[in-house]
Amino acid sequence: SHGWGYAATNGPDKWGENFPIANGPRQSPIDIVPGETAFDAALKALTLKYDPSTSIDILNNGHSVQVTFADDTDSSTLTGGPISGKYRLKQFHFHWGASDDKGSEHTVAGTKYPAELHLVHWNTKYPSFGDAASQGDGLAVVGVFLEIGADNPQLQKLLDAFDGIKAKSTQTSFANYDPSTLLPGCLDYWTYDGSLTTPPLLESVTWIVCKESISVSPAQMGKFRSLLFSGDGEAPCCMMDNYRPPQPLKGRKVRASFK
Ligand SMILES: NS(=O)(=O)c1ccc(C(=O)NCc2cccc(F)c2F)cc1
Ligand SMILES: [Zn+2]
Repeated sequence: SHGWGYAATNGPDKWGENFPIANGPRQSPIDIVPGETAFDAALKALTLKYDPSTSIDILNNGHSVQVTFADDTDSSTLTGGPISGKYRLKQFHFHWGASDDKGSEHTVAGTKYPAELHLVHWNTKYPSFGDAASQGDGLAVVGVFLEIGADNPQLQKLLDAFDGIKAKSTQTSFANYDPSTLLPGCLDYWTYDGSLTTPPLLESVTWIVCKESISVSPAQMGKFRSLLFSGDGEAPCCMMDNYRPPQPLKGRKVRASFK
């Protein structure tokens, strides 16, 4: 049977058939309405400490492009923010659109951005990512919006590696990459309890969405769209519109770390 994807035959509207949690109480992404968020003075600043030597490889997994990190030590961690304890960076990846008017998963008062970066961390109170992914406080994902503007040199380092990973299930080594160079200058954020935005859609994610975006040029967006969903030897299918639309809030509160 065909696995999940983003086409009409296997996309977000079909995921509930194999993953009933798709209609659960804390699904992601969501539309963030700033006027309906609550400032919480108890929220701490984000502390992201990333060691570039933990970056391993860059992978086209058929759903997105992902940079994977060594997570056998506390070298690259997230602390502070809305979470307690220490979470280790496992990977980061992106979601983007077929055109610059869509592509992000979270939206802000209905506004879609052309792309969204997800930095995925797991709670070290659990023995592994896989274990953490099934716990309500197991994962923390930092989301950063990409907005059309100037060329982003830090992003370009990633894009330059795309030629070797055009097809599904291809990867190349990608060492000494510091993901903190992709973070916005201001780390004000919104936070809420949610889920993975792709199957298995597990409701184990504390979402931390940055208010400030980073820039991406139209040409750089074109580079993302040159990747393929399809594997070598298959009919080429450009990787784009790999985003899940916003899901019902179902009574959840979204808190802001800023006034
Ligand atoms: N877009 S996102 O940031 O919400 C997101 C982050 C990670 C994953 C993931 O790791 N999937 C594979 C997976 C899922 C569960 C357990 C696993 F071990 C595992 F590898 C999926 C979506
Ligand atoms: Zn994601």
